[in-house]
Amino acid sequence: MKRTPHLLAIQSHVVFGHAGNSAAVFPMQRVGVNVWPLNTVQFSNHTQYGQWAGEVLAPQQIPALVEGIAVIGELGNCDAVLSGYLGSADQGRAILTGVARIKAINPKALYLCDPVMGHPEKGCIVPQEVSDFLLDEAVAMADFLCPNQLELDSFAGRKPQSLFDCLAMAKALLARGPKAVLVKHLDYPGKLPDGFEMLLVTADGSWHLRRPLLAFPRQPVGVGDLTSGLFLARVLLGDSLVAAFEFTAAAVHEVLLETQACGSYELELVRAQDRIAHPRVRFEATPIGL
Ligand SMILES: Nc1ncnc2c1ncn2[C@@H]1O[C@H](COP(=O)(O)OP(=O)(O)O)[C@@H](O)[C@H]1O
Ligand SMILES: Cc1ncc(COP(=O)(O)O)c(C=O)c1O
Ligand SMILES: [Mg+2]
Repeated sequence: MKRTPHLLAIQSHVVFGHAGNSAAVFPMQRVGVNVWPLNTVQFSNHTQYGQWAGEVLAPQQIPALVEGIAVIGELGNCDAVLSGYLGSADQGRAILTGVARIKAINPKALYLCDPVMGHPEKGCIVPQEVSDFLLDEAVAMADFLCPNQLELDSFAGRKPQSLFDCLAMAKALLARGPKAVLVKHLDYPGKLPDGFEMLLVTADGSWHLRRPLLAFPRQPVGVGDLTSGLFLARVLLGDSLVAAFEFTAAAVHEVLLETQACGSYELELVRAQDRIAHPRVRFEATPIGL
């Protein structure tokens, strides 16, 4: 029997609704991965409500919890680490130390960094020191980096002029450490208005994927966290990077269709669970070159 992969997921927890681990843990479990959730913050709800209760957890919790898992002899069973929404730069540094420790025991372990940065216009609130940490330190250790367009712009220090420019910006990131860059959401001059586009860039090639853009009265949050979580889960389950990319796009689209049909602001993950595991839609990633 094939072993079930284990994934340490370090990102936010919200009591109500879905963002961070609260968006990614259940879908990753539903597709067949054992998830070890480690929370960076515990908030009542995601920050795009404009107000929330709760707090950033102490950065010392990260090494303490990793040590606890090492003491019971399980750390070497960790196949991958995912990091997302961080409450402080010190948490980020603690994660990198944890990744190094896990890789020392299990050199095959992967690290996926979703570089969640602030987006004040949208109401995504992240401390500036976290963005600086992601730009300068995290990228060098990540095997996979999953920025959205705004985050890709921050890495490149500029906005793109075209789709091929986005590709060039993502490719440039490969030189800074990651083996693959998944741009979860593209925005560039000339983009067709009815599509939602993503890119996957690796040393072996690059792929572009388009799925329909759905209309929402208020854009749901947690879509990026769901995307990076499902992508890593499917890679751990044995998919090629391209197959994981295509699966992720389909499963996320299914969640958004369910969410739209319910007229819900929060992602309808529980209702969509069978569609996550077995998406009915399929989107093909097409090779793209410079
Ligand atoms: N198919 C779709 N139709 C409409 N909106 C979408 C679709 N897929 C994702 N979105 C929205 O696109 C936005 C992506 O957010 P962004 O901050 O760019 O990236 P991320 O959530 O990946 O970090 C979110 O507001 C999400 O709700
Ligand atoms: C607590 C929290 N976690 C995670 C996120 C990231 O969400 P997304 O997947 O939409 O990038 C947000 C965005 O506002 C948030 O408030
Ligand atoms: Mg995001």
